[in-house]
Amino acid sequence: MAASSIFHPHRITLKPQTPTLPNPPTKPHFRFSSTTTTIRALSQPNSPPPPPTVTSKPRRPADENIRDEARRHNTTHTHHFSAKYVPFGADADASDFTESYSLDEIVYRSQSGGLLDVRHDMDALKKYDGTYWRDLFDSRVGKTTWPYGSGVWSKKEWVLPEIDSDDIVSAFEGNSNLFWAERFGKQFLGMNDLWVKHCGNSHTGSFKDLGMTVLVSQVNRLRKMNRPVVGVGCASTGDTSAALSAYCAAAGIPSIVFLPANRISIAQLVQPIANGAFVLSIDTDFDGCMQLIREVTAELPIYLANSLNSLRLEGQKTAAIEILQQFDWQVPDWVIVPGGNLGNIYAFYKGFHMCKELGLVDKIPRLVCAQAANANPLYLHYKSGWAEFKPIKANTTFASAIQIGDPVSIDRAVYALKNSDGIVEEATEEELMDAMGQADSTGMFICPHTGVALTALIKLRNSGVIKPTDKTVVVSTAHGLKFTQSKIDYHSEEIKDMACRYANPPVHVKADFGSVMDVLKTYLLSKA
Ligand SMILES: Cc1ncc(COP(=O)(O)O)c(C=O)c1O
Ligand SMILES: N[C@@H](CCOP(=O)(O)O)C(=O)O
Repeated sequence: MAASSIFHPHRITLKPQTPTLPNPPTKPHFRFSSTTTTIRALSQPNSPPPPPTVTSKPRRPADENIRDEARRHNTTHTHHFSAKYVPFGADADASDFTESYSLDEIVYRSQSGGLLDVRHDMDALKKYDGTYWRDLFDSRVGKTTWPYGSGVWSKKEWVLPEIDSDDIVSAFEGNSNLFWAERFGKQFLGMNDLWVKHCGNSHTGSFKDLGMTVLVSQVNRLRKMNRPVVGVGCASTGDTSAALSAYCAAAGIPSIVFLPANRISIAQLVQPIANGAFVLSIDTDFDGCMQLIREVTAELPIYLANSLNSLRLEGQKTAAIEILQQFDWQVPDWVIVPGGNLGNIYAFYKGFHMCKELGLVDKIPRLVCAQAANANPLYLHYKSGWAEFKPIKANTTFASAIQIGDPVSIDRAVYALKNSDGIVEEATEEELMDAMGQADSTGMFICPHTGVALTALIKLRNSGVIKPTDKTVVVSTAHGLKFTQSKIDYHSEEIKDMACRYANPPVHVKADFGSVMDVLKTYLLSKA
């Protein structure tokens, strides 16, 4: 198929309405280096860690860039943190796993065909107490020191501890804003402590950047080690492919993306095209693309970039750590995450759980996974009391990035929900679009997936499960600008069987002073 023909004709109509009114340590001994923020051992054992010293950094030589600067300082690294792949669900207390793999191996599945998990050497990390880690992470926020200026790599010791900073491919992703949804909370839910974590305010416009920086960095390392990786590939509903192609392009690594034809937004489609990926538009849905990429990556030297690959989740889990950090290490009562392939809900669990295990906080939030009713295999599984899981054929949904019927991380999601006293909710098309309309009317510009998460919040609030004063975080997973067609359809009031209660179409007015004044006066009277 010619590249141009895969741009299916998108209907962009926003008809003006007739002029009516618009509606309403005995821990280790260490010290932070003010210039490098690396950890140095001090000679005195058993002394508590001092706080980081905050001094201004000397300007680096003019012919040195930030990566060179990091390389120069790298010699001071003395820590011994490590991580490896183990079968997902392997006993965390077992010090010697019978099956484990180096992260430098190319492996996505355990011997039994199950999922893998990245297991950190927790004993090594536990040699430093919670205060140490909190101070270390806090000392790195918002800086340009390579690679710690990234919200992911500011937690490098917990992510990929052994990678050389030189191999990291980063766009300084993460550090996304935690928005106090004051008006939405007050007006629609009577809540005063409602927050939206805008993970879509990111390099490629979705939370996928958090995982992709980790995966592509590891690929960069593998290629330098002459491992057989010619390119990196994924199946995608649009966001994974955008992130993969951007990070690969930044590193000069070929990327290959399998997209379900005519099922992703035009803004998402153009991202890998612009970033030079090899784009296959395939006549199937996401689950069909996922099946194909799994078969292809088993045959060809293409590294798999979907979240089946547990490396991705190491980056994504930093969003959870970041939320705690943004709350000055206070733990929210609830965190609500939209779910599709279901890697992210586990990533959040893992981030929160690590913070608890390493003493940064003393509990974890309750997690809610929100699905579109048109693509709800996890919801059905939950409602059946976690009886046997049955994949489904996912139907079309405005939340197109989560139109997934056979999620690869189902076991991870179930684990996360069971261990966080979690809940699964669902949203109909009308509910998710209305929630998006409501949120946008209070100054946000969210994607339909965030509308799914907000619907879950509305339902749990209305049923009294979530209390008005509960500190609640809704995870916004992509930028609304990637999904403008859904908003155009909604505000045009042209969606079949949908009332579009919060539609706000433009008013068409004749180009004369009197007509404009008439319309404005009526409008102002309605607001007075
Ligand atoms: C915008 C958006 N939100 C939510 C999700 C769901 O994340 P996960 O697949 O990790 O459940 C995805 C991808 O699946 C996505 O692209
Ligand atoms: N929404 C995803 C679907 C694939 O999820 P992944 O996390 O397994 O890559 C996308 O944007 O492609």
